[in-house]
Amino acid sequence: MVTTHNLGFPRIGGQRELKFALEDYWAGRQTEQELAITAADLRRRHWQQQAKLDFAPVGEFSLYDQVLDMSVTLGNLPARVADKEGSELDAYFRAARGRGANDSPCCATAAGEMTKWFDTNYHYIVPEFSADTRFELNPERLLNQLAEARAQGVQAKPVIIGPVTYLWLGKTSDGSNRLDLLERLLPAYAQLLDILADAGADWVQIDEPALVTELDANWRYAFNLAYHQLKSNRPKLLLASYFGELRGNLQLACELPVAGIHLDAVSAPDEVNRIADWLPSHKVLSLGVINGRNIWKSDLTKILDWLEPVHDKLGDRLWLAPSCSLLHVPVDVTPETELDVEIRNWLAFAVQKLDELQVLAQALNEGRKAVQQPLAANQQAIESRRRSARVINPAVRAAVAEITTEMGNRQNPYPQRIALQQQKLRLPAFPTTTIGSFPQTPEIRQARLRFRKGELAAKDYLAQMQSEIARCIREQERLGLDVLVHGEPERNDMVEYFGEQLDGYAFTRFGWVQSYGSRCVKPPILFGDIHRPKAMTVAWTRYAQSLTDKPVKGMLTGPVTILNWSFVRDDQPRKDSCLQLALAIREEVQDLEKAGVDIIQIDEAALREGLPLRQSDWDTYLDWTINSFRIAANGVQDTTQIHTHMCYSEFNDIIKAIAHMDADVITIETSRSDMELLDAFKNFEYPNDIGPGVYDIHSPNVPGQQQIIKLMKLAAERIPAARLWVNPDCGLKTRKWEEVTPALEAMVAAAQVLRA
Ligand SMILES: Nc1nc2c(c(=O)[nH]1)N[C@@H](CNc1ccc(C(=O)N[C@@H](CCC(=O)N[C@@H](CCC(=O)N[C@@H](CCC(=O)O)C(=O)O)C(=O)O)C(=O)O)cc1)CN2
Ligand code: MET
Ligand SMILES: [Zn+2]
Repeated sequence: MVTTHNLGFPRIGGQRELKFALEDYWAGRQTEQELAITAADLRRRHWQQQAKLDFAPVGEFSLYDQVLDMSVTLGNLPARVADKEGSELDAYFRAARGRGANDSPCCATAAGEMTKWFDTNYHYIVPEFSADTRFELNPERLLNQLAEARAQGVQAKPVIIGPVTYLWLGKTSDGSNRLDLLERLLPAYAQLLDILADAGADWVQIDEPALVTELDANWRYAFNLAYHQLKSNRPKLLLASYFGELRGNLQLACELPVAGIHLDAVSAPDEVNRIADWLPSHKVLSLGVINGRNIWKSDLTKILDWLEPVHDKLGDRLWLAPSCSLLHVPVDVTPETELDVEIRNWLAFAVQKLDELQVLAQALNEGRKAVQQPLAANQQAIESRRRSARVINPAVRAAVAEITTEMGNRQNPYPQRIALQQQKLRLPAFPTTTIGSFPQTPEIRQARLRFRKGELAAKDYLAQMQSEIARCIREQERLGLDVLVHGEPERNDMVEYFGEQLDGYAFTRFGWVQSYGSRCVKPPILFGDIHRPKAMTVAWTRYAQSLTDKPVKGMLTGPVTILNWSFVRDDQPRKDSCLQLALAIREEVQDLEKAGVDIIQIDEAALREGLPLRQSDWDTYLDWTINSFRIAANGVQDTTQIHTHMCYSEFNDIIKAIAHMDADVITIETSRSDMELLDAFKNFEYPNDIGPGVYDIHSPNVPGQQQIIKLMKLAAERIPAARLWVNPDCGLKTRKWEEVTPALEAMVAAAQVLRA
């Protein structure tokens, strides 16, 4: 018999129950106990939804982040967090979110750094290490969830992050080598495994996705050391890799002394047979056959065609699962009653993916006949999508075929352009600006919800958004900012907003996916060729410009970011979809220019996270993504100033590719790392204008004027002052006006001091 299991289930809740409970708790509207009840209810429901599996994951449920949970389990919260008063839960959220000096004068705490989980749009809290780090096991959370699951009759398989990946994910602050901590870390893991076995766990899933990255000899050695030391038959270890191919680590993974390994067969189809042949005969092989990163129904017949021979070879040693945790897909497609029925029939969210798994297992166990009906229905859906006339748009294909290199080039190089732009714009030295969004207040979101439900008329919605834009413009004028923005009140999200207006996209009502903590996104679904039926942003920008004499930046999301934050097609390469998006954005850029908008920002916040996990694949990716950006951005006159924005600090290694985008101005995140990012410029001088972020918008803390001046002076050591802009790290949509106003006051005042 084939064994079915799941690596992880989305925890935010189909109606985002966890999000609302968390936000109520943080605001003091809910007690710790009420929050705990919501969490337990969600776990119970999720286990019920996984009841048909042979093993359900346990312990991957998290109130904020699974990596932070692992830090707690290992007793590795930063001292600045752990040393303060309050409950354990308070310390946990302090580590996650920080604490402002305003709301708790005694206990101001910097939040842990957040960074992207591999190549996904999920953010984790980076473990902090130093040479003195000590680990101390704290298994309570995991044991409680295990007991809870077992009491509900769940076949529980605890999930933990493996020791090597745990170190790999973290950062040392003192220049020490985090791998040196491995020997100190392993006893905590050994103890944890013992305790889990005693608590009744036969199997433990130990996640080591670092195995799909390029590992040098030290990291490879660490894998050997770790698993030889943890070697145990009680509990049995299922070592899980996902998000990519094992390549050079394949043999290493196969030879580690564990009871089984999980391979992401969706990203590594070519490795399935090699592993099936290589793997010692006492080990199980779990194949991730259902895509955990997208929302398409799987072609079950096609999977069975290659899976049956593998099953013949492995017999009972074969396990089946989704490719990775289902954290990255929405919960359930059934409530999506507003979706076009044809398209809805092409989709599978978490619950449907587990149904697919069940069908596959039954087909292997009892023969395809036993599942004739669901297989036929699946086949019909796959065919309907393949043949649908809505997917292909010949005009779009023709336009893409006609793209030329010139379309990606500006008329003249940056030095000439910037002089012309300066004549027109007459900006002061150290010009100040913001990244686009202003606070998305509950009133704005409420209005949008009522508009969507038909409770608010279109003209009233328009009026309310315009009054919000007017407020943003007034406030920016009062603050004395130099380049204004309209504030993006009309956007639910910087990607979804464009998806909703482009042909070739579908969008959901409840398709929420956790981005970090309580924050979610609803990635639009790219199913067909992309076409822009009409201008998407021009009227809003025009309205904003009509209210002020200062320049207002047009605000767009770039093709790479729209692509990376959408659920994408699996019937054509991402590169092709990206070019289609680039053409749509190019038309929008040109429409803005025609409407008299002199400055246009094209955000590429997701360019870096989409980088392949292995450096050897980077060049190919950077080629097509940068090319797409250039097609989108560069069809303008020299006098039009193109900005781009990126919000991550690790771009030292791709700085040349970023320079090749040839934006006149780039604004980037830097403040959390104290301008560490500018190290990129030691060996390579960034050639155009740059605005290194001086206000960490992810924290409620308000920066002081002196701190901003200090950061700008650091920047000026690396970049000629004439090319520097002063701006926050990112958009202000998650902040409150009470935080934003004083922060921007400090920023503008700092710029005035710098000019003097
Ligand atoms: N796609 C994407 N990925 C990204 C980012 C991004 O901006 N977009 N930024 C980084 C991550 N940062 C993020 C920052 C903020 C939020 C965020 O605030 N999300 C909102 C949802 C935003 C949204 O789409 N809101 C909709 C829906 C509003 C809503 O929930 N309405 C309620 C009722 C209204 C209410 O009372 O709030 C309902 O429908 O039930 C809108 O404004 O229209 C949230 O979780 O709260 C998400 C990610 C990286 N990845
Ligand atoms: N223009 C966008 C904003 O300010 C850029 C955000 S990047 C995640 O919200
Ligand atoms: Zn940003």
